[in-house]
Amino acid sequence: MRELTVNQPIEPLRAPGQPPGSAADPVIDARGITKRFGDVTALQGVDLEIRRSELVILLGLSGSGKSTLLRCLNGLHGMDTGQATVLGQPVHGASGRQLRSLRTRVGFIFQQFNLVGRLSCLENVLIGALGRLRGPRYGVLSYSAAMRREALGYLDRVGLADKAFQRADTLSGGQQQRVAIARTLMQKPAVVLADEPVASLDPENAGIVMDLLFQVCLEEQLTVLCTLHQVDLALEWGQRIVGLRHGSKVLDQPTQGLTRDNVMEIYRRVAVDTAEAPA
Ligand SMILES: Nc1ncnc2c1ncn2[C@@H]1O[C@H](COP(=O)(O)OP(=O)(O)OP(=O)(O)O)[C@@H](O)[C@H]1O
Repeated sequence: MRELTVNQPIEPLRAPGQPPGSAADPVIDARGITKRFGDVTALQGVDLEIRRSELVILLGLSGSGKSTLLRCLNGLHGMDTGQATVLGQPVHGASGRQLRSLRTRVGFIFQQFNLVGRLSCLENVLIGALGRLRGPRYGVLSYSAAMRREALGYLDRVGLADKAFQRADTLSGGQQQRVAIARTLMQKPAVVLADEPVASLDPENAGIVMDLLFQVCLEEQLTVLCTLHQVDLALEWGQRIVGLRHGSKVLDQPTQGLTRDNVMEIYRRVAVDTAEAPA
C-alpha cells in the first residue's frame, strides 16, 4: 500500500439537517443488501461500512456484483432487501428528490468516462457544477466567471489546462478520464464511487490515472469505493480491499498485511469452475 502523503484532520461528518455525529460514523453503511435481476442474484446480504476518507477497493470476478453494489449505494438500482445510508441519508426507500440531492454529493466515475464528446473539456468540467446551480446551462459563458476559473483550476490540477478549449472526444482515453476526474472535483463531492475507472486504459495510463485519482481524493479527504480488476493496483492503492464472489462478500481487510495470494483467494475457488481468474 502506498504511504499517505496528506495530513487528514478528521472533523465530524454531518448530512444537512442531521444532528452532530461522531467522526467515526461510517460515511457508507450498508446492511444486508440483496439485489436480484429476475433469476440472477447479483448481491446476497452484503454488509459494508466505510469511514470518512477511506480508500476502499472492490474486487471480484466479472458478474460478482461490484457494479450493482455501487449502483445500489447511489440509488441507481433499488435493493430488494437490506438498507444503506450514505452521508447520513438513507438510500433504501428514498424519494427521487432525496436521491438527486444525495447524488450531488456522491461523484461517480465511469469506465467509459461519460464525457460529452462534442463539448470542450472546460464545459465538461463545468457540467460537474450543475448539481449546485438552478436550471440548465448552455455554453461556457452561461457559467459565472468564478466557476470558469474554478473549472480551469481543476483542469490544471489534472494537468490538462492546455486542453481546456479542445473537444473532449479529441483526447486520448487517459486524458478523457482525467477530465472526468476534474468534472468530479467540480461537483465537490464527499464520496466518490468509481466503477473500473482504468479498465479502458493501457497499463501505463492506468497507473497515471489511478495515481491522480487517489492523490486528489486524499488531498480532498474524499471517501472512495472503487471497483477494479487489477489486483496489483488494488494492493498498491487501496487502504482496504473488499472481495465479492457470486454476490457475497468474501474478503474485507486492510491492505496492509494482505499478500497477493490472500487477495487471489477471492477468485481462486470459482476459478476452478470458470477458469477466468485475472492475471
Ligand atoms: N440491469 C441488469 N439486468 C439484468 N441483470 C443484471 C443487470 N445488471 C447486472 N446484472 C447481473 O447481475 C450480476 C452482477 O453484475 P455486475 O455488473 O454487478 O457485476 P460486476 O462484478 O460489476 O461485473 P464486471 O466486472 O463485468 O463489471 C451479473 O450476473 C449480471 O449479469
